[in-house]
Amino acid sequence: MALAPSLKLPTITHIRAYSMGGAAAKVHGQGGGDYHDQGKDHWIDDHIATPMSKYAEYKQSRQSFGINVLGTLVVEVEASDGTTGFAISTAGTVGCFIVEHHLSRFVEGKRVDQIKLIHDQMLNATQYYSGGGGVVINTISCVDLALWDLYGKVVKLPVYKLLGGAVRDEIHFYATGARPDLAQKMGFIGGKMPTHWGPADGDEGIAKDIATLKEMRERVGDNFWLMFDCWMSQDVNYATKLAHAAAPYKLKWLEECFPPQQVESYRQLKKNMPAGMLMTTGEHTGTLEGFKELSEAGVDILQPDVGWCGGVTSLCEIAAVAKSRGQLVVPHGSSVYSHHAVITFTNTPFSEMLMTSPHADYVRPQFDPVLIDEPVPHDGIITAEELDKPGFGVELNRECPLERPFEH
Ligand SMILES: C[C@H](O)[C@H](O)CC(=O)C(=O)O
Ligand SMILES: [Mg+2]
Repeated sequence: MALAPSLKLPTITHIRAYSMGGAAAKVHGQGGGDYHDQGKDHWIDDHIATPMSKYAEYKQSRQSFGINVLGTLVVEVEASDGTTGFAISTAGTVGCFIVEHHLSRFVEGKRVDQIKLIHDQMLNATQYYSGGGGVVINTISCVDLALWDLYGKVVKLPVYKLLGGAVRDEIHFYATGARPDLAQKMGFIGGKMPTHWGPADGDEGIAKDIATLKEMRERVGDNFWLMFDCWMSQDVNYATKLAHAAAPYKLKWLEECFPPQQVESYRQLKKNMPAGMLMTTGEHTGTLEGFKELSEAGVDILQPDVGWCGGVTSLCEIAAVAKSRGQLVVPHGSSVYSHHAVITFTNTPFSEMLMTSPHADYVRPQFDPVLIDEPVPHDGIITAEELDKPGFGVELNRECPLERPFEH
């Protein structure tokens, strides 16, 4: 595939993988690409319902069962003209091994624009151990994002322009955190709260989460969106009862009630839900086929995490699956990596801001402290102009304690 001399693009000479935090570093609480790896007294680790909540010893804290063991993965790619690109995700040392010892062969030596070819080779070459998701796909996502960043930096264009350009001038955000009432004051269009109780708590659990919803509804008034995020903690019966109990308080959507493989549960819940309430999920799904199944089951909003679903290359495909059924795609968090993609999607009318401030009382960049210049919403909005920098428009904060555990 030779290019005309005027279109000659550099090749990728090096790929390097770094980790920060996670169990291997024995230092926790730094945030970064692993946004669950926060310090003590953080809303994100305060008795949130999970599939582990049935075990009393793992009920109070998600860190107690190891939600933060992976840590941050940073992938850096360098081109023959000296330009570098990078990205971060959640995969830590495990991801570093996969990048350096396996995926590097598909990256080094290719031209900087051969992203789809590299993406396909990474997916197919890891089929025998990826299980269609998890940390392997997180790692592939990170490489994909680093490649888009490099390509944008080489041709001096923002990633969103490489993807076809913005379809709107600004992105409007809802906030995920413990304090929708404060999110409203900060200009967000809605607030998504974690559920703190699940099937092991029975009807009493439902009553407690509904009491929080009621209190928030009283604080924010009728028109502000309120949502529940259930982080795979429920069964169909419990989710159905919760949905009906939440309807009088105008719950906009019920999110991720079940693990991603339980497609039949989603299909059933969709039938059981009160009219007008939306069913959403997808952040822990790692394959296009998985998203197709969720879409077929009637999920109203697909929520891939661009750092966990195969990168921007996969996210565009998932958005097309959703679009084919008139569904929305509203990525899970993912900050700047999501912004550049969703501003080009006609079926993403709003986006998520994951509140990583300990008490959800101010806007802190999701991946703080690893990215320099990570854009955050002001009055609940990020404009296209704010994304007008080459690549993803962010730089790596090299003052972070990054380690390179494997070199190839
Ligand atoms: C709050 C949720 O439990 C989780 O930490 C984040 C999430 O699932 C979301 O933002 O969506
Ligand atoms: Mg969620």
